[in-house]
Amino acid sequence: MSWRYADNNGPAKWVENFPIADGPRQSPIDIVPGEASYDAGLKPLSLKYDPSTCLDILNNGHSFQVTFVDDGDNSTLTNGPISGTYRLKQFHFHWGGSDDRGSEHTVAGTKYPAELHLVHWNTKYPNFGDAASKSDGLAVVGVFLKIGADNPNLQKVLDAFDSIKAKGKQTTFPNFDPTSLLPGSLDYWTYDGSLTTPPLLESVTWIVCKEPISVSPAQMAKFRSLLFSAEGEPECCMVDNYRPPQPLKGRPVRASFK
Ligand SMILES: N/C(=N\S(N)(=O)=O)N1CCCC1
Ligand SMILES: [Zn+2]
Repeated sequence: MSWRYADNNGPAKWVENFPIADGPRQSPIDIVPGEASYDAGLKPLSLKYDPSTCLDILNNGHSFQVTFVDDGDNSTLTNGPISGTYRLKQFHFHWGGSDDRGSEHTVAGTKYPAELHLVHWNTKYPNFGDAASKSDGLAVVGVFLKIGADNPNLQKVLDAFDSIKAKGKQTTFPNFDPTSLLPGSLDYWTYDGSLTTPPLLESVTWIVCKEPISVSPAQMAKFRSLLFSAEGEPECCMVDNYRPPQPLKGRPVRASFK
């Protein structure tokens, strides 16, 4: 099924092929800090990434992703709101056609120009695909990007874009440390949600960092130079690849900070 982000195949249409789109724990959501409840029982996040597990960078036609070797516990997420060990599988971003939009989660209605997702799977299951179908199978760390100073760590990722401009293009991307993309504070909000793209599976413990990282306007322009389209197809800029906030349906949102 060729879902996209355009009017004829975008988020409002996904329910036709993925009825879970109207489910009880869909993502993203609008996070309202005043309505989140501080939970003193929430542990700090433990993110331990090994740059040598970084493999390649791919334009998958919806976003670009940096994929990791996940056959061992080299790059893991532990503690925070989760129990057990979750392995890093990939990270990717969502962004807008202009700086006033692009993030999937919003904070009291505020949209950021982009949002980073670090996707992890629960090692109590044999692999990512299996975990993705379980209610406690995945944990995604979300980090907002805010317009400001040039981000030299992010630039290392953007420098690979010339090799993956079109859908389906992939290139090696060795020795990148995703820790370099995390904000100084790992204070977070957490809630039970879903994948934000089809198949929209309700298997994600969301962990959204309160503090954004910076991105410059020129770097945002670089994101927008990627294409949704494959080589030989009419060029379609990869922009606005975000799902808007979904109904909370009574779910609690907890804060790890006061
Ligand atoms: N939608 C997704 N991640 S996200 N946007 O919910 O973090 N994915 C689809 C397959 C692998 C990850
Ligand atoms: Zn995502």
